[in-house]
Amino acid sequence: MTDTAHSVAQQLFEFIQQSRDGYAIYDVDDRLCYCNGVFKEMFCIEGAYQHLNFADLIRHTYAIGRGIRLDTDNIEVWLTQANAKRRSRPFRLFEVDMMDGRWFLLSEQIRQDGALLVQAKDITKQKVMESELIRSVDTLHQMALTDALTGIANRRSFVESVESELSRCRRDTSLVSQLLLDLDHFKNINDTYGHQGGDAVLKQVANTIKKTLRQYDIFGRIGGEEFAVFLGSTDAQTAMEIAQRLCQAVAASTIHHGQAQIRVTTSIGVTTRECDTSFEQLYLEADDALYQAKQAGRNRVISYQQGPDSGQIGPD
Ligand SMILES: Nc1nc2c(ncn2[C@@H]2O[C@H](COP(=O)(O)OP(=O)(O)OP(=O)(O)O)[C@@H](O)[C@H]2O)c(=O)[nH]1
Repeated sequence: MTDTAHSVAQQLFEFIQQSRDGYAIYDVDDRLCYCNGVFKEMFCIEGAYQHLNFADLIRHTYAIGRGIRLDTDNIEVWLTQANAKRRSRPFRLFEVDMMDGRWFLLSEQIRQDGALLVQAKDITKQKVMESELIRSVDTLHQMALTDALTGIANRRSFVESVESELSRCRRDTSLVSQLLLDLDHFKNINDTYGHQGGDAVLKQVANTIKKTLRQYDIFGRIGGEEFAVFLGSTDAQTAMEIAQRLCQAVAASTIHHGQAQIRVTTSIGVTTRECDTSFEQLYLEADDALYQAKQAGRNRVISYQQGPDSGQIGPD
């Protein structure tokens, strides 16, 4: 070795000894020839380590329960799987996490004579940022699908859920129903109790409807004071019964807002079709029936009928 090479080797050695990353060299028989302090920590090595092999290190770390996380009930099975990957390629990169919460990116590089260099880079900060980013994306996604006032599905989410349910059941012959609910004279409520009073009513009505529905019914706020319910595998008679129950539940509830006790009613349009329909079709028909319900005096349920004879159920 030239003097320069010797000096560089010496400097590299000192850098590696003090590094925050882990370094280790294994011989061709997978025995540990060298490792620095961080690597020792990763595998809980105390004292002499020369000639310990990879499997010994893993069994020791597993027994102690510190150092790198080994999520297994059977360390021998884990070792068999790890050994199948180890030395399978000249260069390999993978992530490991530690029992103390740190993360390392490990690289394994094999020299022609079989010596293996392991480098472990501390990536804890990046992993923390990554999981915060995933959480933020999840939250944003949730916010994009939720109506901020009532906490139920917004229009976009409701339409997506209905469309996915329709494509799931397209080949069935089952019937589906959709209800469209619009609060009656809601403008008067805002005018009388203020916008906050109106908001309190919307929240409570959403709660009342939610409590009255089955868990798998799809429910959303699709406009200002307009709500929609999609009922999978539900025939016209059952849909009318459910709509009637909702109509009565809304009319029966009292909303307490400050000193005020507010009562509200809702009109409901109902339609029932075979599954090979579209959201647009269901919406148009339910909206038509809802218009009929408003025209007929409100606080009632009307089912969509093609032609002039609409099926109607009154409030009582
Ligand atoms: N407080 C509150 N009011 C809203 C919200 N979104 C829409 N509105 C109000 O809801 C009212 C709807 O009024 P209209 O469409 O005239 O209907 P209506 O008074 O309910 O009368 P009918 O539907 O014919 O029975 C409007 O005054 C809107 O400003 C909201 O998020 N909060």
